[in-house]
Amino acid sequence: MKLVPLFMRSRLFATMSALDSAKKSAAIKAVDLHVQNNTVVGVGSGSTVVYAVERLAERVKSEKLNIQCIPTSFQARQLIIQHRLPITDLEVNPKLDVCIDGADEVDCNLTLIKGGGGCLLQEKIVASCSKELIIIADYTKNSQKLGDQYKKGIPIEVVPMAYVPIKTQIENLFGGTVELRMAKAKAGPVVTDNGNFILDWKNFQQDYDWEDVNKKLSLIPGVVETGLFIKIAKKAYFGLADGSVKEQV
Ligand SMILES: O=C[C@H](O)[C@H](O)[C@H](O)COP(=O)(O)O
Repeated sequence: MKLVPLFMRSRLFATMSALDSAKKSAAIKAVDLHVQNNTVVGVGSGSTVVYAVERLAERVKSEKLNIQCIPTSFQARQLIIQHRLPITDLEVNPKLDVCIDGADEVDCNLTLIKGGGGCLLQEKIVASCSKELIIIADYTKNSQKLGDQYKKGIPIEVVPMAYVPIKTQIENLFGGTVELRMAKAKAGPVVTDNGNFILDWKNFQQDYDWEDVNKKLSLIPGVVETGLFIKIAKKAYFGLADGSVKEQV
């Protein structure tokens, strides 16, 4: 094992904990302001949402809140179950009051890149059924233009048999490079909760009309959903390094 010098370890730890506390303060603010008694809440996916679920559980216990939670992924479902929160689904509750979710990047128009953790499809479905989508994130996710901060590309969920023609079509239509996302602890590609593959579209131009791009991407046969969330989010809370929370509408 490679040894990390002590001074680097403490710097690494300091950076990680600053980000975590930024995620936590954004999550607490969103849950406190957007969840009341009898709220049906969509639970997003990723590392920031963990703090939102913790806060939901605290409030359910201390305020005896009656809420219903709809997960957006296997991870979200597990979090809800672990915290003993009431779980439901779109069959029983097709209309939600609010969905609280993270994002990989948020631009100045509240256009989002989502799907860094591969959960974009169910996230977009649940968000589309919610009166409001509230984004929680740390300060590194806040940017002017998509691609300023997030360099891993725009995730696109595709039917496995079509990944090569879809990759070629996107590169021909829009340029950039499209990569099949490979798994880290499994041989082969990442397989989503829905049994699909993820393509990451990297090195794209930044001055696109994202609504137009999203429509064109969605029309390619085999594209199941894109990680572009346009005109869906109502508000974003960014936890800052100084402990405060910035709001963007
Ligand atoms: O697929 C993952 C989701 O879209 C997440 O909401 C997104 O990746 C942000 O996750 P995190 O809160 O871990 O940065």
